Amino acid sequence: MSIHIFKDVDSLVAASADLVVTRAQESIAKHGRFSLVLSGGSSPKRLHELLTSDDYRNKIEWSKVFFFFGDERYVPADHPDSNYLMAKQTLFDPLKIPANQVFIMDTTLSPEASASAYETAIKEYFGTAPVKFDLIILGLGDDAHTASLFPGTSVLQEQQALVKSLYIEKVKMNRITLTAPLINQAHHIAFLLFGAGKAPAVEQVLKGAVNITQYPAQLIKPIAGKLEWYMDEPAAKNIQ
Ligand SMILES: O=C1O[C@H](COP(=O)(O)O)[C@@H](O)[C@H](O)[C@H]1O
Repeated sequence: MSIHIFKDVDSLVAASADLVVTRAQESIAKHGRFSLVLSGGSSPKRLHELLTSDDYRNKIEWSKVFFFFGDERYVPADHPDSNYLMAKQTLFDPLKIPANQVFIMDTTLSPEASASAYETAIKEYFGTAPVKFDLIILGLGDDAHTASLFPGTSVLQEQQALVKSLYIEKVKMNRITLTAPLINQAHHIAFLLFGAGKAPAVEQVLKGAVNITQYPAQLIKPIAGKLEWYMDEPAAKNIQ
C-alpha cells in the first residue's frame, strides 16, 4: 500500500488525474480497453472536471473506456443524490461518452433485481477473462464507509455475491454496492479524499485496530493488485 499526501486539493486532484491517465494508457495498450469504477459522493467532482479539461481530455482514448460505479443510492437517475447523475454532469456529458460505455446501477428495478442485473452485466463485460477492474476509485465516508459498505451492515460479511443491495438505516435509503471480494480482485484501487472532516476516519482505518464492522474501509485489501491512498494534509493530519 502507498499513501500519498498533498499540500492542497489541486495537487491531489492533479495526481489522481495522472493516475487515471497512466492506468488508462497501460490497460488499453495491454488489453484494448480500460474498466474504470467511479466513486460517488462529492469528492470525485474535481477529478472529473480536471479529466474533461483541455489539458487532460486528449490524453485518454475515451472510446476505449468503460465506466462502472462502486455504489449507487437507490434514487431515480435524475435525482440530485444519484451518483450516476453527478458523473453524467461532470464527466459523461462533457466528454460525450456514449451510453454503451456506461454501466448504470438501474434504480428502476427493485434493489435486489438491480444488484443482480449489475452482477450479470459485470460478468458479461469480462466474459471469459477474470473479473478484475483496471482501476477502482473509492471515497471514504466520515464513518469509515467506502462504496456502500457501511458500518454494522451484513454486506460486510458477504463472500459470494459481487454486487449487493441493502437498506442502510443510518441514511434511511437502499443502496447498491460492489462487495469487498469483488473490489479486492481489482488490478488497482485508489482512495481519493480530502478535508479535515475525513481525518478521524483516515486514522481509524489506517492506524486503528482492525475492526471491519466499525471501519469497513479496512476490508479493502487487493489480492494481487495495488492499493493507493490519495489525500490532502488536512485529511492526513492524524496519521502524519
Ligand atoms: O455515500 C457515499 O459516500 C462516500 C463518500 O462521499 P464523499 O461525498 O464524502 O466523498 C462515497 O465514496 C460513496 O460512493 C457515496 O455513495
